[in-house]
Amino acid sequence: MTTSPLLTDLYQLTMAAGYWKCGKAEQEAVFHLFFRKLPFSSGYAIAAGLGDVVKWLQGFRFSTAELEYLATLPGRDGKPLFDRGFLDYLGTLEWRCDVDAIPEGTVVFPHEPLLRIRGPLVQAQLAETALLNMINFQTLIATKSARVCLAAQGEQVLEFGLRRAQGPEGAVMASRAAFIGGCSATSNVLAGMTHGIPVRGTHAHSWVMSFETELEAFDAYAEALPNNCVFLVDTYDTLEGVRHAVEVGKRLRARGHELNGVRLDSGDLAWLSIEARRILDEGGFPNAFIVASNDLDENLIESLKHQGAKISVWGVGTQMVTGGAQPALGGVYKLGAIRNEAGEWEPKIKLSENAVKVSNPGIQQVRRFILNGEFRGDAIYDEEHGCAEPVEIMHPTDPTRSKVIEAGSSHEDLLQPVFKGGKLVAALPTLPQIQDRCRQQLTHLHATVKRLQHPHAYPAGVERTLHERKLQLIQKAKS
Ligand SMILES: Nc1ncnc2c1ncn2[C@@H]1O[C@H](COP(=O)(O)OP(=O)(O)OP(=O)(O)O)[C@@H](O)[C@H]1O
Ligand SMILES: O=P(O)(O)OC[C@H]1O[C@H](OP(=O)(O)OP(=O)(O)O)[C@H](O)[C@@H]1O
Ligand SMILES: O=C(O)c1cccnc1
Repeated sequence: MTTSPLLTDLYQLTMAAGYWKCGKAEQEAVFHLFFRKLPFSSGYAIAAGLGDVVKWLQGFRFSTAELEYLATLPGRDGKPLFDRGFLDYLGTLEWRCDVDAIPEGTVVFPHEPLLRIRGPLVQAQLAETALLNMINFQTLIATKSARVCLAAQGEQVLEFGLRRAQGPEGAVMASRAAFIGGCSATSNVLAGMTHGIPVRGTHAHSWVMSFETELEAFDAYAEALPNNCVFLVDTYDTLEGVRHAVEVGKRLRARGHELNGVRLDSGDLAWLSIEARRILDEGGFPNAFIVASNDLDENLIESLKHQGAKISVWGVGTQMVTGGAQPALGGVYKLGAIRNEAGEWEPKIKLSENAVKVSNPGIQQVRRFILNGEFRGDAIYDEEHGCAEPVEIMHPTDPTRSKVIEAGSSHEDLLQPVFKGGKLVAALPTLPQIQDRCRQQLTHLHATVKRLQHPHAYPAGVERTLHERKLQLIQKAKS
C-alpha cells in the first residue's frame, strides 16, 4: 500500500498553501470522520481501515521527488502553482496530530466520528482524502462481510473477489476488510502474505476443460494435489460431476487421502446441493463438504438456507469486494472546532438545507451504553462539556424523537487514542483480534438490529446538551 502524502486531492494542497500563506497553517483544529447513512440499508456498520490509516500516517513525509513534482504543477496562468517557500515548508512536515479512533471491528452508526484528528490545521487537512479513502472502503466491505457471514449462520465464508475487485490495492484492502467482517479465508494470495489471512481455493472450469473427460481431470488433480481435493462439479452435468468426485474420492482414500468436498457454481443451488449431499453420503463421504459460489450475497444465502440447501461453505466474490449495489460508503470529514487567538476552542458548524447534512460542532466523543450485555444506545457528545445526567439522545435528524438512557446502564467511550502529538501510542491489534472483536460486538446487538431487511433502528444520536448548543450555533450562523 502506498504511503505517499500525494494520495490526496489537489485542493487539499492548494488549501494547505493558502493556510501557510495567511499564517493559519499551525492553528489547532479538530476534524471528525463519519458517515451519514448506513450502507445496504443495514442496521449497523463495522468500522475498518484504521490499520492502513496508521501505516499511511506513519509514512507522512514529502520526499524530494514528490516536492519536485509539485514544483512542476502550473497555475492557470502557466506559472508555478506553489511557492518555493511553501514547498520547503511541506518538506519539513512530520505528522504531529493526535488521532483518536473507534477500534476496527466495532459496530458503528451514522454521525459517529470513526476518527478524530486534532492538530495543526494544515496537517489535519492534508490527511482528509487518504483517511476517507481507506475508512470508507474498508468500512463498507467489512459491513458487507458481517452481513454475509451472519446470513451464513457461522458456516465458513470464503472471499473469492480478487478478479472482480476495484483494482489490485482495492482487492487487498477488500480481503482485509472481508476478513474483519467474518470471512474465514481469501483466495487472494497477496492478501494472504500481506495481512496473514488464511488462503483457500478449489479449481476452475479450465482444469476440467483441459482434459478429455471430467473423470480424468479429477484423477489428475487428486494425483497432483491429494491434500487439496475440492472438485468443481458443474462443468458438464453437476450431479454426474458429484458421482465422478465420489469415484475419484474412493481411489484417493485407497491412497490414504480424503476427498474434502465439491463446489457447485451454477444451476439451482438449493436442489443441487440436496442431491449432491445424498450422493456424497451414499457414496461414503458424509464429511465431504459442499461449497457453493455464483454471484452470492447475504440475501441469496439467507434464501438458500430457507430452502434447506445442504451447503456448508460459501464462496462469495463480486458482491463481497465491490459492495454490489452500493459501491461506496459516503463518509465525510468535517471541521468540528478551531482554537482561536485567545486560545479558546471555537465550535464550527456546516449548515445545509438538508438536516442530515448539518454537521455536529465541538470536540466529539461517542459514549456507548450497555445494559445486561446489550448495547442500548450511543450518545455523540462534546468532550469539553460532557454528558448531562440523565443522558438523553436526540435522533440525528428528527429532534422530536429522543431516548433517555436507562438507569443502571454502564458505558464506554469509543474513541481511543492512537497517535499523540504524531507518535503512535496504541498497541495495534492483530487481524484475528479485530475479527474476534467484530464477532463479539455483534453478539451485543439486538437480533432485530441485525435483520438483513428493514432492521430495527439502533438508538444512536446527539446528546441533548450538544444538540442544544448545535441549535444555538445554527441560529447564530443564520443571523
Ligand atoms: N435455489 C436458488 N434460489 C435463489 N437463487 C439461486 C438459487 N440457485 C441459484 N441461485 C442464484 O441465481 C443466480 C443464477 O445465475 P444465472 O442466471 O447466471 O444461472 P447459472 O446457474 O449461473 O447458469 P450458468 O452459469 O450456466 O450461465 C445466481 O446468482 C445464483 O447464485
Ligand atoms: O460469483 P462470484 O461471487 O463473483 O465468485 C467468484 C466467481 O469467480 C469464478 O468464476 P469464473 O467464471 O471467473 O471462473 P471459474 O472458471 O473458476 O468458474 C467462480 O467460479 C465464481 O463463480
Ligand atoms: O478457489 C476457488 O474456488 C475460486 C477462486 C477465485 C474465484 N472463484 C473461485
